[in-house]
Amino acid sequence: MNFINQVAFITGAAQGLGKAFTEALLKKGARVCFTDIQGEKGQKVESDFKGKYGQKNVLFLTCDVSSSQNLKNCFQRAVSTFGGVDIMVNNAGIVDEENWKNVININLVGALEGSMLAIEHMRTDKGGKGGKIINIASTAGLTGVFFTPFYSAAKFGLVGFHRSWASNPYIGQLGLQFGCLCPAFTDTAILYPKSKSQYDDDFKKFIGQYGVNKVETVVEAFLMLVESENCNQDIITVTAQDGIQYHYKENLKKSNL
Ligand SMILES: NC(=O)C1=CN([C@@H]2O[C@H](COP(=O)(O)OP(=O)(O)OC[C@H]3O[C@@H](n4cnc5c(N)ncnc54)[C@H](O)[C@@H]3O)[C@@H](O)[C@H]2O)C=CC1
Ligand SMILES: CC/C=C\CC(=O)/C=C/C=C\C=C\C=C\[C@@H](O)[C@@H](O)C/C=C\CCC(=O)O
Repeated sequence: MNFINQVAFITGAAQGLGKAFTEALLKKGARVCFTDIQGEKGQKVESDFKGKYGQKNVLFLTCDVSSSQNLKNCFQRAVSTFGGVDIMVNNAGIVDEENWKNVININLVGALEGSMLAIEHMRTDKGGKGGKIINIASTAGLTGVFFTPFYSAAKFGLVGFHRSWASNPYIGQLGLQFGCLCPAFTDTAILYPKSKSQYDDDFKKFIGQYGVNKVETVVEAFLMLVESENCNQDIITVTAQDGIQYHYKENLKKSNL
């Protein structure tokens, strides 16, 4: 599938998974507004991507998802530049258990605000063209993680939001699809937080035991969601042990939701 005429908006994308998602969509012909709180780094990536994928197909904006106004302004700028947004990817995230309210504000509130901007813009009953809202959660949003409880709480919240919207019986009439990506540990900078906790050795053991995903595998899973004709209610997990696994609505029903 190619994404000609499709526009994506991606948060937290100057590096790591967000950058890789941006490039994967650009390669397939989408126009992409990628954003990040790290302005300088994002601008360098923008200049590289413009060279590779065309000046008119790429836009970088400095954006802090924990500021409602900043996120709203950036989203509107993407709409005015590209004529609309069809795929919203709430990807920005941090690990910082000491400053846990930042974790909630960025990983949960930022993703919910991004989702709400996209819902209001895309919903067909309000004049939108429909679209996909992809939330980047984590397996930490499906199972407790003793060394990062706040991170896990934020990701559980995001999975709950995804499942709630995805199970809305009127979702088809709104033209919206909700997909959720839940990778386990993946080889990016987030695995090396600046401060260490008392659980650092446990964390290393954990990683040693379960392994670490390659970024390419997580990108493959991401593309399965965005390329699907209808990804609504899909949750995809990616683990080093079991690879990419789909969890359809039938599986959600089994958990009595
Ligand atoms: N790498 C991993 O092991 C896993 C990562 N994830 C999730 O994937 C997403 C991407 O993370 P990675 O690429 O792995 O890490 P990363 O640390 O390489 O990238 C995170 C990006 O988010 C940006 N960011 C941080 N605070 C921000 C803010 N307030 N506003 C806007 N951007 C902000 C950072 O500048 C950075 O570019 C995160 O939501 C993370 O929780 C999920 C499961 C596993
Ligand atoms: C089953 C869990 C699957 C995925 C987890 C995930 O989504 C991403 C985790 C990313 C990083 C985890 C880093 C853990 C680092 C260790 O050194 C811990 O001991 C550190 C704990 C807290 C960080 C200290 C802080 O920043 O306050």
